[in-house]
Amino acid sequence: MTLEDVRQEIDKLDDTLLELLNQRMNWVHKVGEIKNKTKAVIYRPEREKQIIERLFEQNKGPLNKDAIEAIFLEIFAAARNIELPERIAYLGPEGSFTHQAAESRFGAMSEYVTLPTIKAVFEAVETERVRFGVIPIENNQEGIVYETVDLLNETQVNIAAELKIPVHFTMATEAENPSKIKRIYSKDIAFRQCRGFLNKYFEQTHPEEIQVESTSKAAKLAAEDPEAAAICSEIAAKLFRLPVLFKNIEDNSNNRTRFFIISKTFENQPSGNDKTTLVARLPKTDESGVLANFLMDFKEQNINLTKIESRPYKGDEDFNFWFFVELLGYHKDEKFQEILNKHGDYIKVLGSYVRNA
Ligand SMILES: O=C(O)C(=O)C[C@]1(C(=O)O)C=C[C@@H](O)C=C1
Repeated sequence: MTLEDVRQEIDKLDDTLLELLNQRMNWVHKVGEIKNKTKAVIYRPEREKQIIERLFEQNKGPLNKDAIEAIFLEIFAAARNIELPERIAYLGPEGSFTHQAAESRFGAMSEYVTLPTIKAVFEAVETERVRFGVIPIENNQEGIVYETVDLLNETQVNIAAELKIPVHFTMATEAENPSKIKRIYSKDIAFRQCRGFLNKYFEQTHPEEIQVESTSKAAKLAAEDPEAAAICSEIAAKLFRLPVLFKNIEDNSNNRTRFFIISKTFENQPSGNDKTTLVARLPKTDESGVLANFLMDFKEQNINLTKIESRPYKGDEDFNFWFFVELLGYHKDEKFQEILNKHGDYIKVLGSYVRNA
């Protein structure tokens, strides 16, 4: 078989794939009509997860799980846009890791609004300027993002989904090799997380390290200066057409950030593998054991707590705290209802969503 022959076979399959995808979209359009009539929610992460899991089970390769997931997430994003075009706000700037996270879930067809602060994303969601907002909640090396935690307590939004993406840094530059680099732009965290790489490659030349507010600003500045490099995301390098000299330069390749997709009113159906996030404003009292008793009730119900963070009440004179709590399970599970029966007055459930490993 010649290359031409093989390509002809591929072309035929692509025609079939396109035909099948359009057939799928016709069904999706019908789902959209039904949902519009009943005012049902378009985005159903638990249904998407179920479809992907089913496909994993019957997959015989050579496509691997990551590839199947990436392809189908793009199909779902396109499908949701056929049902109803969605506007999504994310913490910018363009080319940030949050942008990358948003695109991984909402695809290339959605309309994006880039906002400068986490607070602005919450406001856009609360006022329903956008249907969904994407914001970081924690990084497994740097810890929790307190601004997000506090805004979840202060505003009226729900968590629709969580997603975790690997944080890989690249060194992008017009320079041909490291010896030609006189300046490196990046964000404080990125410099910190790539220290091993910087020590190894720039031990002799010691380029100036210039801190800027975002890694995409770093990419923009480096694109204007042939003697400069940026430590940035791949998406930022692509955005400013800056060649990538080194990939995955972070010291710890397990670096991952977890994001929340928030929405004004949102309720998932149970998926069988869910996580619930809540805020607990326990009564302010001097009595001992208020927190211990609260936690014991979860233990008694066999509920696995995965996170508890204490946060101060802003403006309080005393040292009083509220708690940000995450647990395994769905909020309508019987055992969680037992907790609500007892502590419901001071618990605000922010959402139950598919647990994303
Ligand atoms: O099943 C639905 O509820 C749909 O809207 C269809 C569909 C899909 O493409 O399969 C699209 C969007 C939802 O997030 C889940 C699934």
